[in-house]
Amino acid sequence: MKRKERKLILALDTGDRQRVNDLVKLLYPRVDYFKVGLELFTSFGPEIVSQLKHQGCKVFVDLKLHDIPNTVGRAAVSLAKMGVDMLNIHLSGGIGMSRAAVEEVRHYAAEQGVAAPLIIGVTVLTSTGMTDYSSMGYTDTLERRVVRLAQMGKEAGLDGVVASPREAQSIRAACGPDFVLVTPGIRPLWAAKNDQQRITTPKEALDLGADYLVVGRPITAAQDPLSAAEKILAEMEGE
Ligand SMILES: O=c1ccn([C@@H]2O[C@H](COP(=O)(O)O)[C@@H](O)[C@H]2O)c(=O)[nH]1
Repeated sequence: MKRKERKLILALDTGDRQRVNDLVKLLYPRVDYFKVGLELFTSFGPEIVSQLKHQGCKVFVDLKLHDIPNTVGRAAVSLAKMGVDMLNIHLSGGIGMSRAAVEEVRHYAAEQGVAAPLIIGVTVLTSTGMTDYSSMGYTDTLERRVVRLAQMGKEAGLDGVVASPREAQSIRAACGPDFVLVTPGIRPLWAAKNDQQRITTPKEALDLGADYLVVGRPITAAQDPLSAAEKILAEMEGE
């Protein structure tokens, strides 16, 4: 069952190809999901996705698509054509935009006879704290907004959402056991917080019901990335 996979996703936030190669060589297959975000994708484009796929990695392309429905639907299909395993859209684009991504990607996958990638909606960025959130003029609490966006995503047919593990229980209660929860904002006790605001440790994230834990700098900025990844995996495995 999707929810039980509880996987670690490594965020490859760099524009340095050699660094990507070194990290993958060091960490695959101990880590099998790799995230290509804005910096890496804008540096190397689809080629980096095909490289990672050829190396056997599962790939999450984190571009947080946000535009009119037609544009997002077509961009999402372009990602599906690259063979990505997971892609995302930004839920603040609304239900029409979210539906377009879901319908276009699933139509493409059915036509090609291939598995559709997981399509995930971003709720409120984990770097958003209360001050930042209030300054955006929202009247609802941050948690209620996250849950509301998640429910809208579910209604649009998304597989799950990106949120802080702190909101995982409320999303789970509202969206059910099979809705996939992808959680950045993961900080082991020994790691720096950096620009993340709504954080938990890996163990807390799993206890709260997260399925996929997205971790970047605690591993990639560590002096020994393999040992950092092993410590996080051990925490996830309950050792
Ligand atoms: O709400 C969000 C959505 C995406 N991210 C991405 O996750 C990683 C986190 O990296 P760290 O170095 O562990 O902070 C990064 O690629 C973000 O773009 C997020 O943090 N929060």
